[in-house]
Amino acid sequence: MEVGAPDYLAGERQTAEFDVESMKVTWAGSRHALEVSDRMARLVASDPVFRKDNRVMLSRKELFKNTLRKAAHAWKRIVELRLTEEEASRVRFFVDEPAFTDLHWGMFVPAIKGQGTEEQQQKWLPLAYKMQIIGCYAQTELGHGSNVQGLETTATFDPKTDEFIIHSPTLTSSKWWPGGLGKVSTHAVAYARLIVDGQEHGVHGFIVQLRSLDDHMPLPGITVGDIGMKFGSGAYNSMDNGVLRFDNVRIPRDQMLMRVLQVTREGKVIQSDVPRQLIYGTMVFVRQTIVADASCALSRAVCIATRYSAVRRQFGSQNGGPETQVIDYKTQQSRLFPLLASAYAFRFVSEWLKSLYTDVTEKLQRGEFSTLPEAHACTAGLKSITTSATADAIEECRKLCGGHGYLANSGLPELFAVYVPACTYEGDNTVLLLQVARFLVKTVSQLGSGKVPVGTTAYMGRARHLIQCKSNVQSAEDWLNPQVVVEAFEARSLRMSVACAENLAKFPNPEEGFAQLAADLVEAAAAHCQLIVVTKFFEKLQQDIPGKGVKKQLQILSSVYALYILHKHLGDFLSTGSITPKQGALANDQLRSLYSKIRPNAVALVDAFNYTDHYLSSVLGRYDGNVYPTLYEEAWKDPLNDSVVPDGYQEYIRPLLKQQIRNARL
Ligand SMILES: CCCCCCCC/C=C\CCCC(=O)SCCNC(=O)CCNC(=O)[C@H](O)C(C)(C)COP(=O)(O)OP(=O)(O)OC[C@H]1O[C@@H](n2cnc3c(N)ncnc32)[C@H](O)[C@@H]1OP(=O)(O)O
Ligand SMILES: Cc1cc2nc3c(=O)[nH]c(=O)nc-3n(C[C@H](O)[C@H](O)[C@H](O)COP(=O)(O)OP(=O)(O)OC[C@H]3O[C@@H](n4cnc5c(N)ncnc54)[C@H](O)[C@@H]3O)c2cc1C
Repeated sequence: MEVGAPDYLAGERQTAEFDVESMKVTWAGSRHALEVSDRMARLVASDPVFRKDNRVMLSRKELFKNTLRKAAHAWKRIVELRLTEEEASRVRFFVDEPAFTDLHWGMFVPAIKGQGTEEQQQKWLPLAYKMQIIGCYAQTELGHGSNVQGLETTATFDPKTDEFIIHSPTLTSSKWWPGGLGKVSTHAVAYARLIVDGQEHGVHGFIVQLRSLDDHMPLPGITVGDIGMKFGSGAYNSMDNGVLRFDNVRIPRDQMLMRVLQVTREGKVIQSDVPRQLIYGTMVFVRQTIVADASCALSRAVCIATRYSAVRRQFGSQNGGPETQVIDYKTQQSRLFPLLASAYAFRFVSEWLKSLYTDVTEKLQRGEFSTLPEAHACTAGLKSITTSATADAIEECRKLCGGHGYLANSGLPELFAVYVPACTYEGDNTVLLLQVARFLVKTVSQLGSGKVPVGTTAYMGRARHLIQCKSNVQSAEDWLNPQVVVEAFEARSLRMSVACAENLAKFPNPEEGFAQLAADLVEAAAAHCQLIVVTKFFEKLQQDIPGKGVKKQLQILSSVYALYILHKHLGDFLSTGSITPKQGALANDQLRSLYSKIRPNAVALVDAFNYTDHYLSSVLGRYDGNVYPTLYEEAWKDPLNDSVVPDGYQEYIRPLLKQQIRNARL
């Protein structure tokens, strides 16, 4: 905010009962992370190349060229200022425009790191790090995305030339969707069925050069282009999601990523001790980052809706006084505050997931693979529930802002359009929950076999207690006790998984049973994942959290998150007998009283996200709350207002009006 400028939200900020600067540190993860983030946000906001207020007005070609310009400028600044990788990734984040760089850094580089041998990493990573090559992740095809084993592209070893021949045998085998592929990438990690000596060895990754490094023309045998406009204006259309066909393209043998499986010069196929599933490792990595992204997108929408709800007034004027701020309506609070609590919940669960991922990666390096299934289930499940909740929440925030939320300059329509594919990419959310369900059913089936469940399924080890325990909540106050809440969530989750396992046992063919019970299995998986989020929020509160009143606010938010989920899924809790209807009603009473506690802190709680006005790009979410004059000013900037009488008046409006006059005379 400019020095001396009026702050229309100052009153809201004065009622805060906690130290906002300390909350900013907790949200960012550390003082260092906050400092880096703050510095990079300001660097981007102050650079005119990164302006984005005109994005929705640009044609696809203009938008795309502008994205290329921003990406090139960002890279120039990163090099000039010698930014660290941490700083560079914050710059890309605050530039806030989907671009080929997301896939280059987010998937191409990790795929080589995770699936390449030491030599392959040494050869390719330095080129990628300097952006002397630009890469994408080409897995999905026109005919298959979820079913990775169903991919049709082939990679056939030719022992005569020591090469693989990469080929697209059918229309449906065309690569379809990879970001950065359409117009930019020089290379791809392309996934194809490995065929050696007529034998199939499953799907593997291959580094394939697509375009000339001299003139960017596709290499012989490569057909490549963009797949066309996507949902919304601006939004994800800055990305060149692409189509790619291979016509017997030859690549050297050492361009197959060979950490999991090697093909020798003689055409021998050697399986290393690394599990096959590591071929899916890049997806595990990205799913984990997508959970952190969910907390960013959600907090951004909530920040806009909260500030605007404090500015906006409707009804309730007494004796000519001001009308009621819409944030004071209990209905507004019951729709908005759970989303605020969810933003914090997703932030902390993503922190935990990152540490789990780091831990599993270290173990994999040491040849320990036992924690891989849990890492897969956690990343898949949390990716699924956090992105679904965030997509719904952005739309809810738009509605919370009434009519003005539908204006592009509220920032919410474009945020929704950019965000919503997160429910599909990196694994369709339902398909991913079915993966979690498989893991849970397996865990339940092993209970009593002596194998003790660990990690996020450790609670299943107390199945005997959880299957019959009764919640001893007697008052609304009791719902503030984390142990009581966690036990209710554990009982609900375990009972849902056990019920699925029992029903599955009734089918002679387990796969048929799994298919028939899929809808119930997805609900059991979601219940397990919600338990993880609730537990990790409470565990966060066990840590030392400095700053006046910060922990208290987080305690309130953790209870709001848990009781909101309980209220939303009350049917599950009641039908499993985990709580009684009376206890459900008490939870709701507690939730209402928690909303009143959040109210004086709401604006400060969104200030703690530390978002610049540039990043938010929302007239409604401005830090200073100066909404109406800005909306009015912005309207006049619309190209339609360039002239008072619109283009087309002479051709289409005037003749119409004249005709109406003639008709009236008749
Ligand atoms: C820091 C920067 C970040 C940048 C972020 C950039 C974001 C950019 C935006 C968008 C990018 C989007 C990119 C993409 O979308 S890439 C394409 C993603 N595609 C998918 O996600 C496909 C989803 N499908 C699958 O994952 C799988 O096919 C499957 C659904 C898991 C099924 O696979 P399959 O049929 O082989 O497997 P089974 O079900 O039979 O399972 C076999 C056993 O393997 C285990 N398994 C499965 N997946 C994994 C995994 N990933 N890791 C570990 N283990 C796995 C499974 O549990 C089975 O185990 P079991 O013990 O039961 O045998
Ligand atoms: C914006 C965007 C960016 C992308 N970027 C990339 C990229 O960079 N690289 C890349 O390789 N791919 C990319 N993708 C592709 C993406 O990963 C796939 O679209 C995604 O994995 C879903 O697969 P699908 O499209 O085949 O969906 P489908 O599997 O066809 O899903 C269609 C419907 O069928 C249901 N369904 C499917 N299988 C089952 C089942 N077994 N049981 C029950 N229901 C089922 C799903 O729930 C869904 O409702 C991108 C996609 C988008 C939208």
